[in-house]
Formats: sequence, C-alpha cells, structure tokens
Amino acid sequence: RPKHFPPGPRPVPILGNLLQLDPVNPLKDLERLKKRYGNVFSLYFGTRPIVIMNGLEAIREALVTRTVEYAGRPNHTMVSHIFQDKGVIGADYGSSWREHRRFTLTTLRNFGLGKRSMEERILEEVSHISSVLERSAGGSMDPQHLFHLASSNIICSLIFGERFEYDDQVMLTLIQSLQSLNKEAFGPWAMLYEILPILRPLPLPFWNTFQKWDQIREYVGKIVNTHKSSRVAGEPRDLIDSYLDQMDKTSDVGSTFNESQMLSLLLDLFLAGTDTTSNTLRSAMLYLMTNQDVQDNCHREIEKVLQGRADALFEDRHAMPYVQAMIHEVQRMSDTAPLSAFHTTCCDTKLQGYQLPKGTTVIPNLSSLLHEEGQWKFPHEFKPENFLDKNGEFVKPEAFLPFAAGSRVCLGEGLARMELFLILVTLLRRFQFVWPEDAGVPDFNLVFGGTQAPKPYHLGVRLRGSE
Ligand code: HEM
Repeated sequence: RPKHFPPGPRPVPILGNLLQLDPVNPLKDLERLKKRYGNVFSLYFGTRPIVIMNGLEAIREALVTRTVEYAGRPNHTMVSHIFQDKGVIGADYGSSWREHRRFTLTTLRNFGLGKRSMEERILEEVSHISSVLERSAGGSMDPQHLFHLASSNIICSLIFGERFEYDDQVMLTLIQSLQSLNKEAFGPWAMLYEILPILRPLPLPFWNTFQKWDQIREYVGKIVNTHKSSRVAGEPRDLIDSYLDQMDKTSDVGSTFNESQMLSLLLDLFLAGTDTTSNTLRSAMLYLMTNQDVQDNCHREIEKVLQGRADALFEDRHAMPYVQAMIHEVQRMSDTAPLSAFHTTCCDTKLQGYQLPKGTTVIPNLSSLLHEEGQWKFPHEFKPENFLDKNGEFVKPEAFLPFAAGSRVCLGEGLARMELFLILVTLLRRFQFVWPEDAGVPDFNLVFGGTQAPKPYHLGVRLRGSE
C-alpha cells in the first residue's frame, strides 16, 4: 500500500482481495471489514488499490468538503471503455462532463422541453399505470415489468418526445438490451476484463457486451436522425431537439457538443433513470402493502390536501409531510444505489487523516449511511417517523444521501423525486394495496446488482371506494 494509505486486509497476487468479497452481495463483507479497519479502508481489486468510505463523516469530507478533488471517474473499467469518457456518468472530471451536466440539468428544469412540462409527462404515464392496475383490481399482479416500462417511458417522453405502448416490440427490445448490458457491465466478466487486461483481445463474452452497445447506439442514432428531419430549430420538443439546438449554437471547433456525445448522454439517462426509479417504486409497494397503518395515514393526508382535485402536483408535497416522510423512508430502506458510482481522486488528497494519491478509485458506501447508528431514530425498521419531528413536520436527517452529494450528485434527483411523489400519490388515491393472502411471509431482503432491488412479489390491488 502507498504510504499513509488507508489500511485493509492483505491481498494475494493477481486477484488482490477479491476472494474476500462475496460476488453475489459484497455489502455484508464491507460491513465486516469496516468493523475491523474503520470507516475508511482499502482493498485490492486485482493489483489496483480501492478505497471504501463509510459513514457520514468520511463521505461528507470526500464528496462535499473536497468535492472537486474527488470528482473524477475511473478510466480503466469495462464501463469506462464502453462509454469512452463521453456523456455524463462515466465522463471524467473536465469541461465535457461539466458542460453536458449543466446542459442536461437546464433542459430537464423545463427550459428545453418545449410546451409539455416534466410534470405533465409524468402524469400522463401515471394514467397508463393506473389503467393497467385497474385490470388487476380485486386480484394481484407482479408489478416489476409495469414499473420498469413506466420509468423507461418517462425517460423516453423526455428525450424522444414520445412514450411507447407497454407491448411495443422495438421498445421492449431496447429495454432488454439495456438491461442485459447493465448486468454484463457489472458482472464477473467485466471484473476479469479489468483485472486481467491480457484477456481483452480474446473472443470472450465481454465482446458481446461491446457489440450490444454498438447495436443500441445504432438504434438510438436512427431516432436522432428522424428528429433531425422533423425538428424546427429553436422550438425543442424534447431533449434531443434541445441538444441539436445546442450543437447549432456551439458549432465552433472547441465545442464538446457533438452527436457521439449526445448518444452517450441519452443512453446514460436511460441506464441511470430506469432501474433506480422502478426498484424504488417496487420497494414502496412492498412496504405499503405490509404497513396498512402507513398507507391509511398517507391516504388521509392526500385526500385532505387535494380535496377532490383531479391531479396532484409536485408542489403539493409541501402540504403533505407524512407522505414525504413515507417516500423518504422508502428510499432509505430500498437503498437503491448502495455503492453509488465509483469516483477517482483528481489530485493527491486526504481523507480522515489518510493520504490518497491522484487517480485512486474511491467507493462511497451510501448503504452505510442509510442505516448508520446514531443518525436515525429507527435505523433498521421501516418507520416514516425517521423523517418527522415531534410536531409531525417533515425533517431530512443529514445522513439521507441516496443520491450521493457534491458536484457528482445524481443529476436526475429532481426528476426521480417528482416521479416518486406523483406516481405514489396518484396510485394511493385510487387504490389500496394489500399483501395477497396466499403470498406467504414477505421477504424484505434486497437483491444486489448494479442497483439493489426487492425480490419479486405479487401486489394485491383493491379499488378505493369499492369492495
Ligand atoms: C431513485 C432514483 C435514483 C437514485 C437513488 C439515484 C442515485 C444516483 C447515485 C447514487 C448516483 C452517483 C452519484 C455519484 O457519482 O456520487 C447517480 C448518478 C447519476 N444519476 Fe441518478 N439516481 C436515481 C434516478 C436517476 C434518474 C431518474 C436519472 C435520469 C435523469 C438519473 C441520472 C443520473 C446521472 C446522469 C448520474 C451521473 C451524474 C454525474 O456523474 O455527474 N438518476 N444517481
């Protein structure tokens, strides 16, 4: 280990400490190592040292206090080779990342989406979710597919300007390809790709992943071409039109806006915005079904505030402290992005007294915050009271960082929060969700992957106001 580097277990040649981590779910091993070595420790992934940071103090020091020093992204992983430093998620700290991040945030804040706001697009999707659930009223259904398609559709509506029917074959193929790309890019072959570069020229399964990526880009490229022929410059209908306007405005030689970057950005939004939101919605339903008192409190508050109005609006959240607390508590328990996205140090820097050389990969263990003893009234139970003060007002403890923090904080946080609020409020008004009688004991354990997800279950659906 470099001098004054965080401590950790002794690595073995070639594999480093990989054998000490359960590849199916390393979170328990990280917890064990934290107990032994402290909140900041290091592991070797192959021959590369990685620093894991846990707990509010260390994570805040890196992501907030020293935000620029920790704002880089690794450039040696399979994901970084697929993305080639383009788009936002995988782009290293620098002007291209900064300009694309700023452009996307501005566009999503309604300055570049034309006549239909983000809120309208989400509400449109909610009405389709409702129609599907209505068909299951009185029975039960597995909501996994529905929530996944709905979350994808909201991204589609924002970037392509249209949503797709839930059985649209082209869309289903794109979503399936993205899902398997996501799985492969974080799977065991991706790990081998990283630790044994000697294998890269061989025709091993990771070749498929790169090919899949090319096919997806080709497909999205066709949608971009259709936009080029139907757009009116200066009157964007969606994010693609806005991007094309931006390219017109910045066509000088040094501009970072170009078509290849646009494709990466569009796919970034799909990859980052679909599983995260749909897994959180599935967790929400699981906890609501199994906590009828929480569901009743939410329903009462929603009806009191909306008083017969047709649609909820995002600004109604300020009048609904209990609903807000429920949604935040769902996010805390669903722990959707437990290891955030990996960062790298952009210069030699420090963390909790240790020294980290430039280029060190750093993993923020966000999961460690969401259940940290001392930060929560009920660290290990589902209780909206974690976000309520003694007067019933909504409060957000500092350790609530499911979107991470600092300059790399989730770019879709605003969108995700709006989706969760509008979808859950609308559905809770119309339906009561119950744990099906024949479904056995609910299992709250999460399945670890690029993101964490609840295990599959059936959602019991009852129409409100009817038997
Ligand atoms: C509940 C839903 C979501 C959760 C929990 C979540 C969480 C996160 C986390 C932990 C990060 C890594 C931050 C870091 O590097 O430290 C991230 C990054 C990102 N998220 Fe989300 N996210 C969610 C929804 C979305 C949505 C809907 C979008 C789509 C617009 C999105 C787009 C992004 C992008 C583009 C980044 C990369 C930001 C950058 O590197 O500068 N996310 N998200």
